[in-house]
Amino acid sequence: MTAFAYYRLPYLHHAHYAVQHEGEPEVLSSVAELNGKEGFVIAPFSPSGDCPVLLIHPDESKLLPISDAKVISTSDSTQAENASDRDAYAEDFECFHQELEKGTFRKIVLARKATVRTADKNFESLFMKACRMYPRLFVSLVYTPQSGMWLMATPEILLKGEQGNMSTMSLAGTQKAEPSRTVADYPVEGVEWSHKNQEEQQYVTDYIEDCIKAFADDYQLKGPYTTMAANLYHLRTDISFRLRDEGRLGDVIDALYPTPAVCGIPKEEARRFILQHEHQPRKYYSGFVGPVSPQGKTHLFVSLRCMNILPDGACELYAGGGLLKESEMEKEWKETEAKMQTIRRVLL
Ligand SMILES: C=C(O[C@@H]1C=C(C(=O)O)C=C[C@H]1O)C(=O)O
Repeated sequence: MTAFAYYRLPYLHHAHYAVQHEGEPEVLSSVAELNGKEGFVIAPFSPSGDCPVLLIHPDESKLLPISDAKVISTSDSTQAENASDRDAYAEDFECFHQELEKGTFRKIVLARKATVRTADKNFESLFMKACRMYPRLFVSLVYTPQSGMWLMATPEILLKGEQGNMSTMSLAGTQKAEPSRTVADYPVEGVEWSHKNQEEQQYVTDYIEDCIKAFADDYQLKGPYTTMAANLYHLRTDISFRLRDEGRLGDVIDALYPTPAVCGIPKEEARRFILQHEHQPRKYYSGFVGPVSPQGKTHLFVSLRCMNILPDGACELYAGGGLLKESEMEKEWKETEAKMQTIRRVLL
């Protein structure tokens, strides 16, 4: 199969389909190598020989209309809990939590994986279904021979903008939304947040501010406010800035990613710890995807609420959550369940 990407930006009624017939996607050994480059990128949580940064250079692209968004039932699918998944998570939680108690990390994100099967081989229709279900999220289906196939419906912008006018967001803190709330209730008022959730999100905002200062003369913050992503509420702050040098887009992304919304503080130590200790490799989960262009439009999103669809029909769903010293295992497990629902529902 040739490399391709379907993607639909939030709120739009059309999707893009971009395919590279000639040659293979470009392999980059680091995110900084994106400086000056253009294409559709899929980057892993941590670049390696097995999971490199890949840049698709489309030689065919088209727009696909999406029929009007229908709000599909937001009832939860009850998935039989897999006892070994839970045991693995509980072990990881213990191991991560010890480091928080010791003070090695102020925050660290623990993720897990669940496997479900699909008999559906019509991937374009799965993508379209996800677009209709989640009109406000970034929906993408990406395939390259090296990354395999990934489908996501993510709320989190890593970096977007045009000609140096850029923005990003700090997104963290999670609560299940009231089932009666719908897309029409946007923006969301009246949601109370615990101190822990506020602190978790503030860490992300502070971190992003620090990164941006090195690349921009000034920046603006808006928030935090409550946003809704599928069946969840999150706290969100928008950060916009003017990039001093558009040729350094790769460096900005490299500085930002992975933010403490998916990694931890301090960043490199947390990343190493996650790579060493999480039960399953994250691969492209919690990396980022999207079109990138130094002069044109960049729309990069964090690869969350996603699954890796394997050739035999197994779908590997990923979800994680930020841990602080105060975190409790049962609550965090439930949060990962709730986050997995976003992509799991697309298969129902
Ligand atoms: C890590 C995930 O989500 C991130 C973590 C959040 C949290 O810890 O509250 C909230 C939103 C995302 O930034 C995920 O969906 O897997």
